[in-house]
Amino acid sequence: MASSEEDGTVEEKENNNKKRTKSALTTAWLTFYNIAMTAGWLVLALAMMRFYIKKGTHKGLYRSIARTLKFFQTFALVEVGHCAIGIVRTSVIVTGVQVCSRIFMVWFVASSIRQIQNEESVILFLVVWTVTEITRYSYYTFKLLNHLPYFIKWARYNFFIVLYPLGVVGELLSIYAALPFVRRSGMFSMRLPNKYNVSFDYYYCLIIVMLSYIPLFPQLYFHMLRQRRRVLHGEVIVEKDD
Ligand SMILES: CCCCCCCCCCCCC/C=C/C(=O)SCCNC(=O)CCNC(=O)[C@H](O)C(C)(C)COP(=O)(O)OP(=O)(O)OC[C@H]1O[C@@H](n2cnc3c(N)ncnc32)[C@H](O)[C@@H]1OP(=O)(O)O
Repeated sequence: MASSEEDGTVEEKENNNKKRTKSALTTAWLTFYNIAMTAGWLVLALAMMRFYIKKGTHKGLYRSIARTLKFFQTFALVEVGHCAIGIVRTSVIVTGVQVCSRIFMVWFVASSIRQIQNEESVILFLVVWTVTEITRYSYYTFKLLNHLPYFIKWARYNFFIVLYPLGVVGELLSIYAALPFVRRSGMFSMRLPNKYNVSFDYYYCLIIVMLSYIPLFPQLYFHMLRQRRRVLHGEVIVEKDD
């Protein structure tokens, strides 16, 4: 009897130790990830400012930062993994839509269609994303370090009210500007007849992506408004997709 109780205690201790090690490892990884992402977006902000100050125009700016942008925006896919394995309390769907739509914008619109890279709308979403991500990742970092300045918390849950719609306007105008070039070049499209007997038109795909903002964006925006009420006003919110 006594020995089984002792075994139980040893087992409990081992389990607790394992849990503690796991949670320390998780915190260490998340802290590293968030610091790396804050630094990445700060580098982008500095590169954009330097370019503009030196050249006095936004023309050529996208090209000059494209590689860094592609790297850090694609690295954000890791966040979908964080939600999927449950190390952050966020919906996989919300994060998935947010991250995938950004990656789509970077790889399949802004980087693939050179003719739109100098559009003001591209600069608009770039600036908006940069401000958002510096605020968001520094919020997570300071929170993990238990030293969260109120200003960062306030900025995380207020800036998006204006920045989110602005970012969407920039993205939609950029896709719209790309449409004539896509139609003319037939890029990423497959016309019949072909050996696979499949037809795909990237032009219509882009129109569908634009239309999908109508049902999806309000859901993301209202999700953030709920998060805002929870974090800034302490409301208890029950998320449906949780
Ligand atoms: C394939 C083609 C697809 C095309 C589809 C097209 C349709 C697209 C439609 C929509 C388009 C959107 C376009 C986007 C534009 C822009 O981004 S514009 C710029 C403005 N953007 C924003 O302000 C983004 C705001 N949105 C978000 O931040 C996202 O909803 C989010 C990234 C998914 C974050 O939401 P969520 O995680 O739920 O909120 P938080 O409050 O930040 O976090 C909840 C808790 O989780 C913890 N946490 C999350 N991530 C981390 C992390 N990396 N590290 C540590 N901790 C993390 C966080 O601390 C919270 O914890 P608790 O407070 O303890 O609960």
